[in-house]
Amino acid sequence: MTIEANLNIFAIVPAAGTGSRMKSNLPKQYITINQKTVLEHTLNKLSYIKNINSITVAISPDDEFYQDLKIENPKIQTVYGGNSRAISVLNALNSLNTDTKKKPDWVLVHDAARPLVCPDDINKLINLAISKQKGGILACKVKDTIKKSVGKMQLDCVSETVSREFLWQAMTPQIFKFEQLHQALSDALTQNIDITDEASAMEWAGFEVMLVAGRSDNIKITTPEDLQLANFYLSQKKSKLE
Ligand SMILES: Nc1ccn([C@@H]2O[C@H](COP(=O)(O)OP(=O)(O)OP(=O)(O)O)[C@@H](O)[C@H]2O)c(=O)n1
Ligand SMILES: C[C@](O)(CO)[C@H](O)COP(=O)(O)O
Repeated sequence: MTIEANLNIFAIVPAAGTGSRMKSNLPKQYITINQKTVLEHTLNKLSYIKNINSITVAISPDDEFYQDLKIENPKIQTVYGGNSRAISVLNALNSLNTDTKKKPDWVLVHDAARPLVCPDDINKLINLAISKQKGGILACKVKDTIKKSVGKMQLDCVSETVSREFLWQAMTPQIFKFEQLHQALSDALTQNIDITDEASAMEWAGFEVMLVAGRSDNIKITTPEDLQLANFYLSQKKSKLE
């Protein structure tokens, strides 16, 4: 299905985190794997998506690394993020909410920390959102047995095994109509609702959110072992491209 040529899809890339769980002296989005930083890999993937007219990267006000990247794509701009991923995304949405230029019809939010995303999955998500006129997220069905813990501080134990029948792991990108997401996220944060992804703000606001099956190797680089896995996957994909 071809998307209307004049459709305005803008991407937001939250990249203002500190990567504390990575236990690195570099914010994880600036760690180099396969000759590029994690953020550059992610931006390259988004640059393959022809229907994305603009990419806004939310960076920390204290960021001293972004300026050294070789970003040549004129579609890419930066905005200052905030103290949470949700605030970083809201700051980016606010920067797009101006009268001086055409506002986006749709906004697609993708974590800087997910460099392995498959462009075909992004296009699948976009095509479904446009054809169904409904927001959605890339996600993958839970494959393992899920245990709920008792919550002990030391040597926690199982309290129950949870049915995985209807459980999915949310990933990104997450795509929504710009005005709806802007309003929902702003209202949710004003009411101190705990928002860890854009979908949770939209769910809270009463919108249905599509679950679109994506590749499970679209991992979020979070802890050190994720880097080795990402390196492996990127080297595999690179060899396929050559
Ligand atoms: N205040 C924040 C926090 C996170 N992020 C971004 O949101 C994405 C996913 O968040 P997460 O994996 O939690 O990153 P960090 O918050 O950096 O990691 P940690 O929780 O380990 O500190 C990352 O690309 C991160 O840069 C952001 O833009 N602004
Ligand atoms: C948005 C997200 O990638 C969905 O899985 C994830 O929630 C972001 O990571 P965080 O640790 O929750 O900030």
